[in-house]
Amino acid sequence: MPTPFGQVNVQDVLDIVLVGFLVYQGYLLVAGTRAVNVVRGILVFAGVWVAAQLLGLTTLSYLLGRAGTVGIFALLVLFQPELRAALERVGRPRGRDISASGAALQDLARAMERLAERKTGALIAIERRTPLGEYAETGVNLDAVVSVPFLEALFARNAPLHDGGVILQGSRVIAAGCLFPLQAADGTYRRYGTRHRAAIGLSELTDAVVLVVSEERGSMRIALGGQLGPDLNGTELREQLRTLVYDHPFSSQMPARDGTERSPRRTETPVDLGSKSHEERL
Ligand SMILES: Nc1ncnc2c1ncn2[C@@H]1O[C@H](COP(=O)(O)OP(=O)(O)OP(=O)(O)O)[C@@H](O)[C@H]1O
Repeated sequence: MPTPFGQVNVQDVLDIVLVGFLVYQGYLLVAGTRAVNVVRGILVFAGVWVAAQLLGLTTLSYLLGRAGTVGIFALLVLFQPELRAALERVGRPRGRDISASGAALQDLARAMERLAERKTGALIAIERRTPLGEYAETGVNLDAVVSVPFLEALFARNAPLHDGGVILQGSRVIAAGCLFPLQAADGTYRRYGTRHRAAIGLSELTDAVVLVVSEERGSMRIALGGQLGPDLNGTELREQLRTLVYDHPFSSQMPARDGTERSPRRTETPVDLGSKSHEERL
């Protein structure tokens, strides 16, 4: 077919569609992880480099070109965990179910309430797009259906696996006693203990929804996208779980009162909750 760019044939169209698809898949792989900011940085860097070349700024484009080569190796080292997770996701068997059933979410919320009532500390990460395999490996592998008694038993004070975090995949508990990455104790979250900082840390590096029950206060909170949400009551917890795990499994933002998503903000301003629009789903 003749166009202003010359002849365009079926291969050209297929080529463009495939490149578009790969770029989109690449975006999905990094979305919700800290790598997304790095990708933005790389795009700015590449933009300046192209501009320097077009404007004939020889020294600047030479320096940026050299820095880019070194930078690629630095990125491979720095983002080794993310690259591993991305490749794991590409190679993951298609049929795997990461969506939690309404019953599992209901049990999870009830278990959280019971743990909070008894002031039993708990840390639970729900896997979404980013595989949590590397964190599961730091604990004990399990394969059990999510249930109230099982989660209560895992976190009971003298239970062998009560220390560390539990990882959920869909409606199953896949690991317990796991070590999550700690958020640096600076700025906003300085005053929090390690359980809460482990929740924030994991949510910063992955798109997991991380639930925390405080042993000290008996409160329930959710960490998502590197932010710690406010104390939640049972209804609010169910609403958040429903929105984040059931309705919008890829969202990286805390839901707002009307069920829409907030723009990401690194604060711990309480998130308004209370939408009942999906109540019947659980
Ligand atoms: N990196 C980590 N990964 C997973 N779990 C962790 C990690 N660090 C600490 N924990 C869990 O947190 C517990 C210690 O919680 P700590 O009292 O320091 O935190 P906190 O945020 O003040 O929580 P709480 O309000 O429940 O006291 C440990 O016993 C362990 O179970």
